[in-house]
Amino acid sequence: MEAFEVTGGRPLHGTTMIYGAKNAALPILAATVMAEDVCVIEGVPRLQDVRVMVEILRTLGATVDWQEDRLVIDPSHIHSTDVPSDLMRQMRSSIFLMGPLLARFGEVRVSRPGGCVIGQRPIDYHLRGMKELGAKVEEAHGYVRCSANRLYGGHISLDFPSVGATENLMMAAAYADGTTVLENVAREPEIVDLAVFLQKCGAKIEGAGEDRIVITGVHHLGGATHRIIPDRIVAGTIMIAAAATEGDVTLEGVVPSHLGATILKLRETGVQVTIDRDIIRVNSMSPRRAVDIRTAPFPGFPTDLQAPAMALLTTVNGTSVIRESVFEARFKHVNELARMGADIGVDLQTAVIRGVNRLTGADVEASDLRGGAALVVAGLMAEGKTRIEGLHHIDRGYQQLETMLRDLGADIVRID
Ligand SMILES: CC(=O)N[C@H]1[C@@H](OP(=O)(O)OP(=O)(O)OC[C@H]2O[C@@H](n3ccc(=O)[nH]c3=O)[C@H](O)[C@@H]2O)O[C@H](CO)[C@@H](O)[C@@H]1O
Ligand SMILES: C=C(OP(=O)(O)O)C(=O)O
Repeated sequence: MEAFEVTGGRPLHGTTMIYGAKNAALPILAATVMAEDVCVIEGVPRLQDVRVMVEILRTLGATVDWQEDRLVIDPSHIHSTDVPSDLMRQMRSSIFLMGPLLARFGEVRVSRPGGCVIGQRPIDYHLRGMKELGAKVEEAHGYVRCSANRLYGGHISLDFPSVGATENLMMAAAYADGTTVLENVAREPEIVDLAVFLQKCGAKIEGAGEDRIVITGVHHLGGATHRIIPDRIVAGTIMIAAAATEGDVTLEGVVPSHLGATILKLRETGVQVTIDRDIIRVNSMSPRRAVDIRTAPFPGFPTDLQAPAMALLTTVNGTSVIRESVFEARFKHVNELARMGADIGVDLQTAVIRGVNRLTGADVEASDLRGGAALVVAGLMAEGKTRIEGLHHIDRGYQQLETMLRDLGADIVRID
C-alpha cells in the first residue's frame, strides 16, 4: 500500500504555479457530451477523478486524447447513455453526466454516485430539478433512469445552494425548450467557469455567479476551446501549509478573488498575505492567533479547506472553533489529528480546537480527500516522522502533492 512519509519541521519556501481546478474541469468535461463538435479543454489537471471522467466519456463513445495539459474531446460518436456503475461509484462528479446526456439524447441511466464520504450527499435536488424540466425519473435496483423526448424550461428554487445541482440543472436547461429560471443557486467560481464554457458552445446563460440564473435553451451546441480556472482549493491548501510551517511561499496563476474568505482568515491568524494581480504571497514568520471559522457556500469559507485549516489551528495559541455548515460528517480527520497530539473536541458539526505546543509524527490514515490534505499539513508541522496512508483519496484531487511540496522544500516521499 502506498503512503506518504513526511518529516516535519521544515518551513516551505519558494514559488509554485497553481494548476486547473478539479471541480471546474469535471462538470466541463461532462458538458462536452452536449456539444456536436470537437472541444478542447486546456489546463486540465492530471488527477484520478479526471482519469475516471475520461474513462466514462470513452465508454459512452467519445474520442478523448491528452495533448500535454489539454484534452481534445470528439463527442460526435457517443452511442450510449448508460454510465457503468463501477465508474459511477468512483466519484461524486459522475452525476454530472445526468443533465447533459438527458438533455442531448433524451435519456440517461446512472447509479448513485460515489465520492468522499463526508455526509449523506443525496441527489434529490438534481432529480427534482430534472422532473421540473419535464423528465420522467424512475428509480429501481440502485439505478436512476431519466427520460424525456424534450426538456422544457421551468422555474426551480433549490432548498440549499448546491454546487452540483446548480451545475447539472444549468447544463440540462441549456438544451431545453424555452427559458429556465434557477433560484437560490450556488455562486462558486466553478459554476461561472462552466457557464463560460457553455456560452462558448452557444448556450444562453445569464447570472452565473449570482443566486439566480436564467437560461434560454438552444437546439444546438457547437464545440469550443476553453481553459480551466486555477484550483482555489489547491491554492488554499498550499497557503495553509505555508502558514503552518512558518514559511514564505509565492503562488502564481491564481485568482485572488476566488480566495477572499481564506485570505481573510489567514490574515486574522496573523499570517501576512500579499496580493499582486494573479500572485499571492504567504509569509508566516510571526506567532499565529486562534480564529473561529464557519464554512459556507461561496463567497463564505470553503468547506473543502475546513480540514487543512483545522490542522493549522492545532498549534496556535488559544482556542479556535470551527463550525462545518455544509456537510454533516466532515470531521473524520479529527481522530487522526488527535493521534498526532492535537486537542480537538467535536459536538455534532462544531469542533473546538485547543492549541497545543506541537504535533508529533504518527501513523495516520486519510479517509477522504481534504482530510488527507489536512494530515499532510499536520505532518509538515509535526516533530518527527508521519506516515499517511489512504493516498487514493488525496490523489483524487491533488496532482502529485508530494512533488509540489518537495519543490517548496518539504521532506515528503511517496513509499510503497
Ligand atoms: C465536484 C465538486 O464540485 N465537488 C464540490 C461540490 O460538491 P457537491 O456538488 O456534491 O456539493 P453540494 O453543494 O451539492 O452539497 C451541499 C449540501 O447540499 C446537500 N445536497 C446536495 C444535493 C442534493 O441533491 N441534495 C442535498 O441535500 C449535500 O448533502 C450537502 O450537505 O460542492 C461542495 C460544497 O462546496 C464541495 O465540498 C465539493 O468539493
Ligand atoms: C468533496 C470533494 O470532492 P467530491 O465532491 O468530488 O467528492 C472535494 O473536492 O473536496
